[in-house]
Amino acid sequence: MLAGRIAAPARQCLRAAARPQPVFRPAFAQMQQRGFADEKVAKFKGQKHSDGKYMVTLIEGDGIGPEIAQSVKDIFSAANAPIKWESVDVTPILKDGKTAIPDAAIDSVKRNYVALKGPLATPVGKGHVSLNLTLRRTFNLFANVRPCKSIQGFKTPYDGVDTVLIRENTEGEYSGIEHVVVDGVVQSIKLITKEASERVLRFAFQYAQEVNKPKVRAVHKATIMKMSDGLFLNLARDISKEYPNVEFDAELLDNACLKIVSDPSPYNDKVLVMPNLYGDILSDMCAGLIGGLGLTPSGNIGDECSIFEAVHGSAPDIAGQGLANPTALLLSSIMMLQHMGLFEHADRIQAAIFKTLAEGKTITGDLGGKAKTHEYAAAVIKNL
Ligand SMILES: NC(=O)C1=CN([C@@H]2O[C@H](COP(=O)(O)OP(=O)(O)OC[C@H]3O[C@@H](n4cnc5c(N)ncnc54)[C@H](O)[C@@H]3O)[C@@H](O)[C@H]2O)C=CC1
Ligand SMILES: O=C(O)CCC(=O)C(=O)O
Ligand SMILES: [Mg+2]
Repeated sequence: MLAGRIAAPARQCLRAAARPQPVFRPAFAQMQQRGFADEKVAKFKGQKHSDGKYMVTLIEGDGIGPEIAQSVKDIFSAANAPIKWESVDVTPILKDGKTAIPDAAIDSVKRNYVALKGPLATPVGKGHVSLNLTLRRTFNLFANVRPCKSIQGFKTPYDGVDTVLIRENTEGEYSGIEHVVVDGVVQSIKLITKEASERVLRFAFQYAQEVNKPKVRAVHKATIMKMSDGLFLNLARDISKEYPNVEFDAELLDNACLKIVSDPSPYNDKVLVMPNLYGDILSDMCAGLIGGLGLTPSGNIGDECSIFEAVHGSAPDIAGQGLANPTALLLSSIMMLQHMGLFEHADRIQAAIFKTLAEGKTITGDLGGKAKTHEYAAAVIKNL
């Protein structure tokens, strides 16, 4: 009865809020709030083909990427998830002297609106620029949502962790503007703009409302970076006034790190929002609270398309040995299904993942188990 009286967008929000973890705000709900045309919102949720399936771009990635991507493909296929994968190669090309993603990959993401991505390795020092950052910039994926929640049955020193971190994803310390001033003196520019900051801050406040965590905390270092982080913080204060139902406060990055590892529980009711580098570091740190990088998903959200990926990298130390834990990429694919509004499939696969982890019989080495990647995936399939 109640559902009949609630408009479709609001219904979708309510449904999303009632979902089990990982918390993910379907970005289309926000697009509706912001007045995007229905046609654009519908496209943003993915392209449904005449056979009822959605085409999703798949970038398997480097290192452990192909192994964990195989687990996702196997589990989705066993669960009859209505997804057809369009695999693309993102081996970088040089375009006008700059690293670029091949056109075929770009066209695929543009066509499908939704992508799942394995980790991409970045050479240290010289070599191509990060393809991860290039993808985020190419598609203007301005918000990186990184939820982190304790896994039931997997004991760590911290119980009940449930943090959500939103990272500005297109500029800041990762603008990639660096040059040699004179021999032995190098300058790297941290670029903070009003436009990109406001965009991610509004996203964080809306996200906080939608996932029922009515507090936003900006994490910054405006004591030192007075102008750049100062701008971010001042904009956060200004924008907080647009959201009177969401409490706002701010915390210095170093203190936030100390407090989270001492006791993460006060962070459970908040959404943390911060410039790029801080979000990169803090999200690995949060992963450490719940059992490591094998467990934490993320979503890169833009206004035109979205790319879902694990927080972790290509793990070269274990690549090719069947040792990787595919859970992080799997949970990223669950975020993707939620984003696409495919809640029933998301719930079913997610329940099987959590059951397998809670049973603890067939888990990978990073969680203290002995299972190979494909054996864990087979156990998830059994639990579907
Ligand atoms: N978004 C992306 O694609 C990212 C890419 N990278 C790239 O990945 C490469 C390697 O970076 P690292 O610093 O070694 O970080 P990493 O995240 O690849 O690995 C850190 C540690 O976590 C372990 N680990 C990571 N994922 C795991 C999984 N699914 N299952 C079990 N253990 C896992 C690794 O074995 C390693 O001991 C670099 O080239 C880096 O640039 C790093 C982070 C994110
Ligand atoms: O692009 C890279 O090499 C690293 C990116 C990263 O660490 C992240 O997205 O968390
Ligand atoms: Mg990182």
